[in-house]
Amino acid sequence: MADDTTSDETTPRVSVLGAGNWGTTIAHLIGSNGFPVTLWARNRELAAEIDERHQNSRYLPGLSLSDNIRATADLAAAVRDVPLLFLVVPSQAFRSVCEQLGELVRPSQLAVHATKGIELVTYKRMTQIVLEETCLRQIGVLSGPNIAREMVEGKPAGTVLASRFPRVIEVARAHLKSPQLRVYSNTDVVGVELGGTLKNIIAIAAGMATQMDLGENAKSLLITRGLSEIARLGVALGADPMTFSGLAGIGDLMVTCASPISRNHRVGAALARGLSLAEAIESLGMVAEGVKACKIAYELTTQLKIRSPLMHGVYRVVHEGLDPRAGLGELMAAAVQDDIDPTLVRAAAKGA
Ligand SMILES: NC(=O)c1ccc[n+]([C@@H]2O[C@H](COP(=O)([O-])OP(=O)(O)OC[C@H]3O[C@@H](n4cnc5c(N)ncnc54)[C@H](O)[C@@H]3O)[C@@H](O)[C@H]2O)c1
Ligand SMILES: O=P(O)(O)OC[C@H](O)CO
Repeated sequence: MADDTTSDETTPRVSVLGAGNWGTTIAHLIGSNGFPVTLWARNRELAAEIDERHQNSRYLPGLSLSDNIRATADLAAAVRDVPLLFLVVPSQAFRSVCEQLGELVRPSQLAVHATKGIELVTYKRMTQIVLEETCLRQIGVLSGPNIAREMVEGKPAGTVLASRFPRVIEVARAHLKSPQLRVYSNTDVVGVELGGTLKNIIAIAAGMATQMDLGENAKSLLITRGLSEIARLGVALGADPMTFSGLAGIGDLMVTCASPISRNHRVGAALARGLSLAEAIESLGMVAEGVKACKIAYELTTQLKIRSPLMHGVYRVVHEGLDPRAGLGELMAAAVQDDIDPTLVRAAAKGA
C-alpha cells in the first residue's frame, strides 16, 4: 500500500468529484476499502441524502453506500489539501468543472478521471482538458468494463488505470483494489481514453440489434467490426493498437454491448422501439455518452477519411433519424473488407 494511504486519520485523503452512478460507485469502492472519502455533488439535496442516509436514490436506488463516504456540495472543501482527486462528471460538463478546479488545486495533487467521452467541437480528451484548465500535471484515467451497479453490489470486476506517472497508478490503485476489483495498469492514456469513449457508439448499435432480435451471430459481427473501427480511429489519434485488445478496449466493448443495464445499450434499444432521441434520453434520465461520441466520431472519421460504416450508421440513426432497419440493410450490403485491417497490422508491427 502506498505511504499516502496508510494514515489512519479520519480526514479524507481522497475526493471524488461527481455523484452520479459512477462517481458514487468509485466513492463506495474506496470507502468499502476502509478509506474515508469525500464525494462532491453539485446538488445539495443529493449530497445530504448520501451523507445522512448513505443512499443515492436517484442514481443507485435500493443500494446502501459505505459509511466512510462524506458527501458535500462545497467544491472548495472537497478539493482543498486532498492528495488524490477522482473526476467523474459527464464529458460535456467536464471543462466547466475543471474551470472551477483551476482556482482550487495545486500541482502536487494527483488526479484521475473516469469519464468516457470527448469534448464536442474541440475533440479534446479529458486529460487534455485537465491540462488546459488546471495546474494539475500528475494525471491519469480509469476505464474498463465497469457497470456501476454491479460493482456496488460487490460483483467481481477488473479495470485499468492509465498514466505516464507511476505514482498516480500506485496511489489510485491502493485505494481501489480489493478482493472484488482487479486494477491493471497501462501507460497508453490516449488509447484507454478512446477505448472507453468509442465503445459507447457500438453499444448503441448493440442495443438496436437486441431490440430487433438479430441474434448472437449479428452481435458478434457488430462487436468485432466495431472493435476494428475503434482501433482504426484510435490509432489515427495516437493510441497504441494493442490497448484495444485489453480491458479498456475489447473488455469494455463486450460488457457495454452485452448488458441491458448499459445506458448506451438502452438508448439504442429505445430508438429501435421507435422513440425519438429526445424521448430516449428523457426516459433514461442519465448520461449516455455515445449520443455525443457518435457525432464526434462521424466528424473526425470524415475529416480523416477513415472508413467507419458502423459509427456512421449509428450517427445517422441517432442524429439524422435514419430508420435502424434501413441502416442495417445498408451495412449488410456494404463492400466487404479484409477481416484483419492491414493498417492495424502495420501499426502493431511498428510498435513491436
Ligand atoms: N455508470 C457507469 O456504469 C459508468 C462506468 C464507467 C464510466 N462511466 C462514465 O462516467 C461518467 C459519468 O457517468 P455517470 O454514470 O456517473 O453519469 P450519471 O448520468 O449517472 O451522473 C452524472 C452526474 O454528473 C453530474 N453533473 C452533470 N453536469 C454537471 C456539471 N456541470 N457540474 C457538476 N456535476 C455535473 C450530475 O448531476 C450527475 O450527478 C461518464 O463519462 C460515463 O461514461 C460510467
Ligand atoms: O451504462 P453505460 O452505457 O454508460 O456504460 C457504463 C460503463 O461505461 C461500462 O463499462
